[in-house]
Amino acid sequence: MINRVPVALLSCGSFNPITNMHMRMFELARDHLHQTGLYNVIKGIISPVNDRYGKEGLVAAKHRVAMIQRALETSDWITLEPWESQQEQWVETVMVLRHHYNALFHQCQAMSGTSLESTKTLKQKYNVDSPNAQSVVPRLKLLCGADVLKTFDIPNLWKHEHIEEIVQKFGLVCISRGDVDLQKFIDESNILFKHRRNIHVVREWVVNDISATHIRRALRKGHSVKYLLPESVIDYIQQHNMYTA
Ligand SMILES: Nc1ncnc2c1ncn2[C@@H]1O[C@H](COP(=O)(O)OP(=O)(O)OP(=O)(O)O)[C@@H](O)[C@H]1O
Ligand SMILES: O=C(O)c1ccc[n+]([C@@H]2O[C@H](COP(=O)([O-])O)[C@@H](O)[C@H]2O)c1
Repeated sequence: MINRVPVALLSCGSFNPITNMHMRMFELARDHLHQTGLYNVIKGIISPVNDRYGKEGLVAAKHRVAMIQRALETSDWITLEPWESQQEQWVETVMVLRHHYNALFHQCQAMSGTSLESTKTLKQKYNVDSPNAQSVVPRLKLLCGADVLKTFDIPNLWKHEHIEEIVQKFGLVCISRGDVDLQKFIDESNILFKHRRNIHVVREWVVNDISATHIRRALRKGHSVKYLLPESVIDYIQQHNMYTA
């Protein structure tokens, strides 16, 4: 029997506000990875961006965090990690991945009660008989939509070595969005093509154009956003009179 590799998925973004699509992304990714027969997705992590990211119209992290908390009340495997939003400055995505990978590593260590070196014991405890010690600690993969992958191309936005670290060390799960031809984009990028085996392209199989931009626009116009966001998030937005003007 092949032991599946445990995987945690990390999604970074504004979540301004969190939409049903943000949660659906995790479901699509988990389905896809399970169907490969190689992975077992054990955890989803949502990391809202720091206020200092400075994107126009970004509401304060305390509100975005509160909305995510409410949205995740119905999930038993996706969690909120506010660490990124609590830092003094905006944090590059690679730093967020490193931080959460270290946290996962130490959680595993604490659960098994072993030192970092004792991977043998870890393997026994987790019932993983792969010779690869890495398979004991969950892999952490970045989960994003096609629009984020496309930004890898924007000059001076992402550092080349960060893109390399993301696709080489961590791995990427990318959900189709709009008319972006993900496969073509990967084929035409030297770095993405080189690490293509570490990039999972997941196709959203219904036409799904939910975006936080559309939600904010609808709210500004006083249109209903029911069923596009969890009820609890809509209540929060109304209580705090957000996204109006
Ligand atoms: N409809 C969608 N299809 C695929 N990925 C999505 C979709 N909506 C959001 N995402 C992904 O969710 C993550 C967080 O995105 P973000 O918070 O920026 O949402 P957004 O809807 O793109 O926001 P905005 O419209 O404000 O730019 C990103 O990786 C983004 O690509
Ligand atoms: O790490 C980087 O260099 C980097 C460069 C540009 C964007 N990001 C991240 O990508 C995400 C983009 O979110 P958004 O809402 O602008 O689509 C957000 O989490 C940013 O921190 C990260």
